[in-house]
Amino acid sequence: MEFVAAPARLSTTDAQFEHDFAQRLHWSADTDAAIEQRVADILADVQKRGDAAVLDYTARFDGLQVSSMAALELSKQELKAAFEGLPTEQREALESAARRVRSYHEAQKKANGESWSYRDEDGTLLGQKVTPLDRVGIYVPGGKAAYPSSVLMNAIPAHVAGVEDIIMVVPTPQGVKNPLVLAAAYVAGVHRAFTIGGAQAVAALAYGTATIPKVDKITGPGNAYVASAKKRVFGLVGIDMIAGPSEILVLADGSTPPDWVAMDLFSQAEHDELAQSILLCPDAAYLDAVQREIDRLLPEMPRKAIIAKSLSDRGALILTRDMEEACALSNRIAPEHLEVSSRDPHRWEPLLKHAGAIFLGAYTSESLGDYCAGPNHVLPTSGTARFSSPLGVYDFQKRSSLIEVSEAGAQVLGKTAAVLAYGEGLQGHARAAEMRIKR
Ligand SMILES: NC(=O)c1ccc[n+]([C@@H]2O[C@H](COP(=O)([O-])OP(=O)(O)OC[C@H]3O[C@@H](n4cnc5c(N)ncnc54)[C@H](O)[C@@H]3O)[C@@H](O)[C@H]2O)c1
Ligand SMILES: N[C@H](CO)Cc1c[nH]c[nH+]1
Ligand SMILES: [Zn+2]
Repeated sequence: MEFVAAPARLSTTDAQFEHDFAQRLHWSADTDAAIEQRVADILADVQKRGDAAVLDYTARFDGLQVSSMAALELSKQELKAAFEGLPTEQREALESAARRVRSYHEAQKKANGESWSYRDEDGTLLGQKVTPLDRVGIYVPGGKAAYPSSVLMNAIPAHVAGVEDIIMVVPTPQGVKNPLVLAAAYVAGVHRAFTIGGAQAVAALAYGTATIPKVDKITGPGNAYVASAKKRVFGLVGIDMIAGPSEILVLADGSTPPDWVAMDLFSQAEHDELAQSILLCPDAAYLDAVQREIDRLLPEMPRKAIIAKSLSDRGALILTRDMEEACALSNRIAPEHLEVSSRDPHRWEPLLKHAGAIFLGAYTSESLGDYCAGPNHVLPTSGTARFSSPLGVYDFQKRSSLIEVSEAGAQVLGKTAAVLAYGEGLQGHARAAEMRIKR
């Protein structure tokens, strides 16, 4: 079967541009009513029936039929055996990626993940105490591809933060376990792991079942069902962000070989039919050249069906007036991944405000960030990079304010507080402050 990848060709000078651009961007899990209804039903059912519901949905959606939840737990020995059974090259790559991801997150913790305090001149102490979460659930996607890298990206920052109980869930369609995923769980020090996925796995972690421990927060990427379920359980548990179908935006000045850029667009399109790949460039001939490379390279891609659908339904090659306009458009899109494929990336970087991760220069393919550069690959999608950040150590920590008022401090603060408390009509507050003031 022949596949055609035909991303929309748009130009910012067309009268129709705003309309066509909005149509391309429009998609969000919560606007898809069918998915929403199904997810709501699954969550309610798991809340009511617990393990029995999880077993039913695992049979239905993942084709994995087992008689008890115990059969869905991966033992520590199984994880270790998977690691030991890997070919040397894979074992070393996994360990090398884990090392880089760990170093990056340790630096992140040092920079903004430690407790701090200071004292006023009167001895009053003020500060912030940072503590790790007790128990987290990490979602590792597994429907259309296996993601050992996502195991590292979730579990390592959780470890660096000091979380004591890391529960991993990962669907294994038809019961096929990916050895690299199991090995990554071993390398990253996951505490318990279950082969369940989708909305039912999110529900089990959020509500708890007889077998699956209830967690404090659920992190990790997933498809539209997972993203919708996480949004719905937020409040009962914490969530990191909405990390849905993958996205890449390439901002090109035309200096990068067009086949490199075509493959970068494929790299995210191959995740999911709902993934989005966009190229912005002020040079129409370059856009033509990239389209020619897309046509040339597509037939050799094993996942050409997914790539063709993703690029045709959601992809776009957009001609801009200049690079400045391309940067402004990129900020409106707020993509998960933004490649600045330019001879002079540092000229454009200051103009870029909204993106999950920014990749500078032609040699920084987004795929290096997916696996081993060091920064986290769990990133906000669907424009949520306007207000969300990459998954990080901070997602596995919380902060408590620390206040210790000295006797001298209480004399001054007591007066201020009492005046404001009387103003609010709250006598108890005012008098509690005044009682500590010496007469
Ligand atoms: N943003 C990020 O950081 C990031 C990282 C890695 C992957 N991703 C994205 O994660 C997603 C992974 O998706 P996936 O599908 O491969 O794996 P997944 O684990 O997210 O989803 C598989 C599960 O979806 C559920 N499901 C599938 N069809 C269903 C249906 N019709 N009804 C109810 N439930 C259904 C099943 O329970 C199945 O176990 C992709 O979109 C990929 O782009 C994002
Ligand atoms: N690009 C994905 C995040 O959107 C992460 C990933 C894992 N493996 C390959 N890619
Ligand atoms: Zn990827």
